[in-house]
Amino acid sequence: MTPQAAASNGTDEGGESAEDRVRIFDTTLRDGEQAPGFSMDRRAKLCMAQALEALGVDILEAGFPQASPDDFAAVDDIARALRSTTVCALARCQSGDIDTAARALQHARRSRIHLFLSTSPLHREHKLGMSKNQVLETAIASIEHARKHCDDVEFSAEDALRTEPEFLADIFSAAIAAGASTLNAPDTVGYTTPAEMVELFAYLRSHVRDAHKAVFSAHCHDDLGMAVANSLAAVSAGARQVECTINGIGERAGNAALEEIVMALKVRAPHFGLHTRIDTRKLYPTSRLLTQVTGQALPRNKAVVGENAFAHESGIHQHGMLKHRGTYEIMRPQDVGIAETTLVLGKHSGRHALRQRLEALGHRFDDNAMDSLFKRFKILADRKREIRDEDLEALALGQDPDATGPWHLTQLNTSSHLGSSASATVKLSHEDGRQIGEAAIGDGPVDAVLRAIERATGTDMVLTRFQVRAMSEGGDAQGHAQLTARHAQRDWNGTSVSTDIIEATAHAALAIVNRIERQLSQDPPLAAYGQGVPLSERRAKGCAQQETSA
Ligand SMILES: CC(=O)SCCNC(=O)CCNC(=O)[C@H](O)C(C)(C)COP(=O)(O)OP(=O)(O)OC[C@H]1O[C@@H](n2cnc3c(N)ncnc32)[C@H](O)[C@@H]1OP(=O)(O)O
Ligand SMILES: CC(C)C(=O)C(=O)O
Repeated sequence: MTPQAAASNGTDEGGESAEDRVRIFDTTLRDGEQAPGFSMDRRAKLCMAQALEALGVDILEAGFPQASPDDFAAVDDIARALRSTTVCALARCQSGDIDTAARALQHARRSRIHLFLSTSPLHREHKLGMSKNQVLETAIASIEHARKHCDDVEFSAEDALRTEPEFLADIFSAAIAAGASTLNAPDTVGYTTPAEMVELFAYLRSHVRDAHKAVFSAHCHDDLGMAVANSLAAVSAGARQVECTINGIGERAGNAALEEIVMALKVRAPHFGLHTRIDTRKLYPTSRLLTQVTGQALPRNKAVVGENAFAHESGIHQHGMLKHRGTYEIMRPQDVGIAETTLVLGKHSGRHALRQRLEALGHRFDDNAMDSLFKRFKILADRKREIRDEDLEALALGQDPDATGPWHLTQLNTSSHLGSSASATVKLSHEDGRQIGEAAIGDGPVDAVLRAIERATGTDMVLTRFQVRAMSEGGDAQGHAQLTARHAQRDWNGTSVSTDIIEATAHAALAIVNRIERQLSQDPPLAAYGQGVPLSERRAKGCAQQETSA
């Protein structure tokens, strides 16, 4: 059954009401590919075409065969490969284009020739140099010619939204009489508003002769960011085909995004009362495939399929999501083929989300420990754009109570110069109120920091093991420093984590000093070993020490 017949008897091929079904005409491989940076080779096009068929598009515009031998071959490949989707080829209103399109489509199980001709005064006068009458006659002759090759012919009035509505109605009436079964009104330059779209489609449906014999279609560009809104406006005024592309790729600012139209119709089904045949769970994989074959990444905030479409970072939203996902999500990620919502931990996150993720990783903290961990989490999150699970593991690890106090690092500066020794300055505060600053030089910044800490705390240590490893990926990964030092004939361990490995090392060294000092306060016999270098002696050694009282 041709779409024309289907449209006229009110049913479609699946037995559903044709009145309620919006046909999805995908033009990713034609209008989408026309955009700079989105060229695809034959293999990529075939792969995309198969994915689009699996997605459930009704009509797939495979290319413009007259454009180049490769475009012809790509349409031919796709025509041979697809099983149920109508394969469409674009052609100008010229017999050469039409014959080439027909040849490229000859092996298709279902095919459509898509003819276009500009109808607006601007295009008629300046681009084509044709009168209204010449445009009308050229369109009729071309549709009749195309019908000799193919039952299914679509006619597009290029720049329809800047065309006189009366002329548009005349040319569409003539197109139906000549055998076109789909009439497309493209907003070629993305100039229209939704209200104008509604007005035009309502006008066409009541002024085009035998309008019921054709399916009306919208093809919207996104120059003013209204392509999807305009497409939806068109369907609300009776259009039953929308032309769109995956990820909204296309000329200039792009075409209407298929995934956005389809999900708007699904999520707002009670509002529109319409449906499509798209398997929405394949939207995300298809979108990803397109980014892979074109090498063009999506913005994170792209609607429906962007990385942030189902990701929440802010604490208030995460808290709401943990209570009820409907608070901040209007569709389920699984419905578009995304595995799960992600609660991304970052500087805007709160305790609820942090606790939930830590628990999922097997770490439980009481409220006090959680408060302290949360403070460290915020400090880390200010430095890192995103906190990954590895970072959380590292944070949880750094939560070792042995590592806290009585000494705290309040300031750390290091400098190193190629070919000469490095220097470090530390400022430490002690829980007894002392604030001590020290500087030292060493063989590299790590050595200089350790010496400065030794001097400031008066604790001599012999480093026996020093290991730093990255806890996560990327330039802002956290470094996990593990130190073992010999003091008073015992080995003492300290670990710490920071995005700055020198800082991680300083904290790990201080954790050792703290353990030693706490141990000494409980274990008098060891105290004899723990006096370190007396202050006077340290001054005599020429250390740059500043001591201030609290
Ligand atoms: C709105 C759209 O997206 S329309 C589709 C746009 N896509 C493309 O243009 C991509 C593929 N195009 C091409 O590869 C080339 O433009 C070709 C092979 C089709 C034509 O190349 P050329 O013959 O060198 O013509 P060129 O592109 O320079 O100019 C377009 C010609 O088509 C004519 N033309 C434009 N639209 C139509 C139409 N719908 N029907 C008939 N003729 C048309 C123009 O008047 C011009 O004719 P002229 O050569 O007699 O002056
Ligand atoms: C060929 C037509 C449908 C087109 O791409 C446009 O007008 O934007």
